[in-house]
Amino acid sequence: MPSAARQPQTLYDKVFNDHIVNQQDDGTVLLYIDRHLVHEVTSPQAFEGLENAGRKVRRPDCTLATTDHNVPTTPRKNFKNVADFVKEDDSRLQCTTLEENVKKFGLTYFGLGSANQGIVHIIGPEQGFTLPGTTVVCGDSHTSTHGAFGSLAFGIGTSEVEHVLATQCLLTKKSKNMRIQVDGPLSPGVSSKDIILHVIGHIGTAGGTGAVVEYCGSAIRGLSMEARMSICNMSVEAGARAGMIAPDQITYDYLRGRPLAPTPDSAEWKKAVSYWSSLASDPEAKYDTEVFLDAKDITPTVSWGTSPQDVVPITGVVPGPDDFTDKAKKESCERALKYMGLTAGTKMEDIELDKVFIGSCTNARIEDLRAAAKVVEGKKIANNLTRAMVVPGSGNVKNQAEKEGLDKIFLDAGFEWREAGCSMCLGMNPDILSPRERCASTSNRNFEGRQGAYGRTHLMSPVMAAAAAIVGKLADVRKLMDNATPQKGSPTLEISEHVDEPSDSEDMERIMDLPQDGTSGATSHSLPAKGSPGFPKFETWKGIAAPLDRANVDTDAIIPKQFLKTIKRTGLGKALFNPLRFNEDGSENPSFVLNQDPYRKSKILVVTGVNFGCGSSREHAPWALLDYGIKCVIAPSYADIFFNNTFKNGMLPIAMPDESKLNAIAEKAKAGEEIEVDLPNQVIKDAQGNKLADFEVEEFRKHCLVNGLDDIGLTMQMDEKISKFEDRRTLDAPWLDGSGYLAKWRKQGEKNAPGKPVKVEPVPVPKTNRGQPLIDPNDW
Ligand SMILES: CC(C)[C@H](C(=O)O)[C@@H](O)C(=O)O
Ligand code: SF4
Repeated sequence: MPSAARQPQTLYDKVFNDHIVNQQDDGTVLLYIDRHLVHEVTSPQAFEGLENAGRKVRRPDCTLATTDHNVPTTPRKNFKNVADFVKEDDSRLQCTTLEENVKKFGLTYFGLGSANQGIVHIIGPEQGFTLPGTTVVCGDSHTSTHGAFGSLAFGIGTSEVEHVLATQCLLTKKSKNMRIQVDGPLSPGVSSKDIILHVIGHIGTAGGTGAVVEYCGSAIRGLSMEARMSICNMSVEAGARAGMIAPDQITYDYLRGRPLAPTPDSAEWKKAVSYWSSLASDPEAKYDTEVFLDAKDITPTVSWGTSPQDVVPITGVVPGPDDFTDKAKKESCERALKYMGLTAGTKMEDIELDKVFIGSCTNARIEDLRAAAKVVEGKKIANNLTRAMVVPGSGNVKNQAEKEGLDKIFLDAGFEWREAGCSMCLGMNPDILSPRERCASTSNRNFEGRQGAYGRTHLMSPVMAAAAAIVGKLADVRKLMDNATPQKGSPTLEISEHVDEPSDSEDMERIMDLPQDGTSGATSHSLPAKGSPGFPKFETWKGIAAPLDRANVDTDAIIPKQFLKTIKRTGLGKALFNPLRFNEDGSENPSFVLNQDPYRKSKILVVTGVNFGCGSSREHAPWALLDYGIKCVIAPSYADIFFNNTFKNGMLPIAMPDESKLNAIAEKAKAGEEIEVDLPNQVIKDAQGNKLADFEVEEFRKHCLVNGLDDIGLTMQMDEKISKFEDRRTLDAPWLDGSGYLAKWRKQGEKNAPGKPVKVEPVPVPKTNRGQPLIDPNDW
C-alpha cells in the first residue's frame, strides 16, 4: 500500500490516507478497518441490529472476539461452560449472548476454556492480530493500546461496532496531528507508566482532544513493545483519539512468530516489513501541536485525585485547592479530596492502603509481572492490606508467568494469583473495592466509583504497586530496589494454539442461512437501509434545559459499570448520572439538578465545564440520556468517542466554545426557562423565540440527523468501492486477509460481502501460520 501524498506526512497521515475508501466534500471519510476486536459488553446491541436488518459480518477473517469484562477471575480448573461458570445473571447473559453471536455470525472466538482468552487489548497484539500500518477498532476506549505498533487504533461505540461488522468501514474525519517527544534516558524505577501519567499530568485529560498523538524521542524508542503499549493505552485518558508509535526493529522482533503475523522471513514477511518501515513520519512532516519532555524530569508518579491528570511524584504531597488558580480546578480539587478522603499537604508516602491490584490492559503483560515480581521476591505484603491481587492479562501471560515461577513469588508474598480478565480495573465482575477502600492500582482510570462504588483508586506502575503492597502505603519503589531497570527488549511468550470457533456443520448452515443484506445494496439516499428503521428526524427540539456546571464529566459518572450489563439499548434513563443523582443509601441527592423541578423533565443538558463525556466508549451514556428524555447536549467541548456516539443515536451534541454565548444559554437554563434548538437553521433560541446563539455542525452529520438516516444503510451503498478497496488491499498487503486461525474464511473463498453469495463449507481444523495444528477448536 504505497502512500499517495507528495508532501511530507506524519505516521498518522500515512496510515489514514492508505485506508480511505471514499471522501465527501465536507471531509467525511469512509475509512477501511483492517482489524476489529469484539467483547461482550459493547457488542450485543450491535449484533442485534445486524440481525434485525438481515445483515451479516462482512469480514469474519478480520474480526476476533473474546470475553473479558464480566468474567470472574477465580480458578477455571473445573470450567465446563460460561453459563455455569459466570454466576451473576446479567454478566452471564452478556457472556452467553456473545457466544451465541459468534456462532451465529461465524466469528473466531477465544472463550474461557482457551489460554488465548484475555483482555481484548492484550490478546490482539499477543496473537499478531494487531499489525503495523493497520486500522484497528474495538467497542472499547483503550483500543488506543494497539497504536504502539504504528497502527491507527481507536475506540468506537456500539453503533459503530455494528457499522464495522456490516461494512468493515467507518465514517470519520481526519483528526489533528499532535507530537509528544520524550528524550533522554529513564531514571531507575521509572517505567513507561510513569511517562504516560506524567504526560497526562502535563497536558491534562483534554490535552489531546481532537488529535492523534504520535509519541517519539529517544526515551520512547528505547522502550519494549509492551512498555509502548502501556503508553498508547492511556492516550485516551489524555483525550486523544489515538496514540501511535512508528514501527521499528523492536516491533518486528515482537511480531516474529506470532500466530496471526506473516510467517517470519517469508516473501510476505519481507514485503510487510518493507511497508512497515515506510510508515515513520517524514522528517519535514508538520504537527498541529508539539510537546517536548525531558525523561530526567520524570519520577515514579502516582495519582492523588479522581482524574488521571491528578498526579504528583511519589515524593510529593497531596495538593490543595490553593495550588490551583482556575476556579473550576479549585472546585474539582476540593471535591476530589473529599471523595478520596485526603487532606492537602499529606505526604503521598504516608497514605495507607487497603488493597493492591496489579492487572488491566495497561499493565498485565508478562514484562509487567516480571518487573513487579522482582520487587516482591522474598518479601511479604504488609499486614494492613486486606487483599493484594495479580491478574494476568491473558491465559498465555498467566501460563508464561507460571513457567517462570512468578506465580510462586507472588503467592509466597501473600498475593492472590488469578485468571485473566479485566478484574478490578472496572469491577463489572466480582472483583471490586468496598466503599472507601483505598487501592494502589496499575489500571488506567481513577474516576469516582471506578473500582467499586465509593472506592478510592491511586494509579501507578507495576513496580510501584508492588512496592506499595510490601510497604502497605503508597511507596517509592526506588527505596526497595537498587536496580529497578526500565523496560527494554521484547519478551518471549508462548502462545496457546487453542481457538474456539463454530466448526460443526449446523453452525455453518446457520451462517449460510442468514439472508443477504439489503437485496443489492441499492437503497435510496433518502431512505435507511432495508430492515433498518433509522431515527426520528431531528429538526427542532424544545424544552427545559438542565444546567450542569462541571468539567471533565466522564462516562463512568454518566452511567456507571453496573448498568452496562444489559443487552438492550433502552431502559437506562433511571441510571443516568447515578453516582451524582443518588446517595449511597439509594435516596435522591437533592442538590443534583435532575432532582429539582423543573429539571426532572429536562430535554436538553447545558454543561458549562469542558470535555464532557470523557473516558470510556460506552454508548450506554447517550442511551441513558436519550432514555431520560435528553436529546441535545450543549457544552464547550466533548470527548471524541462520546461526541460520535450521540450522533449515532439521532441526538445532537452542540459544541459551544464561545463562553459568552454559552453563559447566555446557561442563564436561561438556570432560570428554568425552555430553550429551543433549531438544527436546520443552526440556532439556539429562548422560549420567546429570540436568538441566543448560532452553532456549528458538520454537514454530513446534520444531513443524517435532519433526515433521520441510518448511516450503515448509506455505507452499504458504497459496496462497489469497498470491494475495490479490498481487492487492492489483497494485492498490496495480502497478510491482512485472514491468516492463522482466521484463514478459513479466506480459504473458503468468501469475503462475506453484502450482495455476494457466500459459500461456507465446514473446514478441517486449521493450522496456524507456523504450521502447527490447533487444539480442539470448539469448547462450547
Ligand atoms: C466497557 C467499555 C465500554 C469500557 C471502555 O470503553 O473503556 C471499559 O473497557 C472501561 O475501561 O471503562
Ligand atoms: S480499561 Fe479496564 S475494563 Fe477497560 S478494557 Fe482495559 S482492563 Fe478492561
